[in-house]
Amino acid sequence: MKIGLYFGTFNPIHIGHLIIANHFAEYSDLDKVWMVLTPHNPFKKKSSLLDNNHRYQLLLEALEDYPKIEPSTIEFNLPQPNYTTNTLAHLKEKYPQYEFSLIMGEDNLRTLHKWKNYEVILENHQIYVYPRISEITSTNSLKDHKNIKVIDAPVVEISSTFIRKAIQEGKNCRPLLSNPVWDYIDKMNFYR
Ligand SMILES: Nc1ncnc2c1ncn2[C@@H]1O[C@H](COP(=O)(O)OP(=O)(O)OP(=O)(O)O)[C@@H](O)[C@H]1O
Ligand SMILES: O=C(O)c1ccc[n+]([C@@H]2O[C@H](COP(=O)([O-])O)[C@@H](O)[C@H]2O)c1
Repeated sequence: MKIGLYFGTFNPIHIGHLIIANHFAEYSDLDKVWMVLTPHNPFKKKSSLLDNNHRYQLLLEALEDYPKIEPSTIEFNLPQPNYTTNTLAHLKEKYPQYEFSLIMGEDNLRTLHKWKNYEVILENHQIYVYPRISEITSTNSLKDHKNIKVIDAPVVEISSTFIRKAIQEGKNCRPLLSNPVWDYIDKMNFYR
């Protein structure tokens, strides 16, 4: 079985994430997409981060009607900050029968050379890269690596940062989140 790992902080999960995960679940050779919730990205500060369990609850709410996409808590019990190379080693040991690939936006590919053991990741896993809009136009040498597969996917440029700010300012951002996600955030008074 071929699993696509879509890693993220998901603070909160929004329709941009869902559109990508669903695109790969439906239009690629992946059998399943696992959305791996990262407690602590090594490149990000932990402030303004909602508790892991609440972010996970939002993933569960969002993915209820997507049988090919599963939320994963695999990083919850691994050392923090979460280096992807450690998570991949752990997954390989736990699920030797599965083939794991990564799904990432072009923006993340641009900083991949700064990730811990990025050469090992690239040698052992296919990376499916989808387009993002960016002001940075520099060419990306890793794009030519044999394990990088550039895939055309819909571009929806919204971010969790934008959503958190909108909620804090009392703006209506319902269209950017799936209904149960918005209802849970609203009920719990998150990000206000
Ligand atoms: N609108 C989007 N379309 C496609 N991919 C996205 C979008 N927003 C984020 N991603 C990607 O999804 C993964 C997880 O995203 P992440 O949780 O960092 O969301 P974010 O919206 O970028 O969050 P933040 O604004 O808090 O940094 C990352 O690989 C990120 O590049
Ligand atoms: O392993 C690394 O060195 C590394 C460096 C930066 C980011 N990552 C991972 O990239 C994923 C995307 O994170 P984010 O916060 O942009 O959603 C998340 O799982 C991080 O742990 C991993």
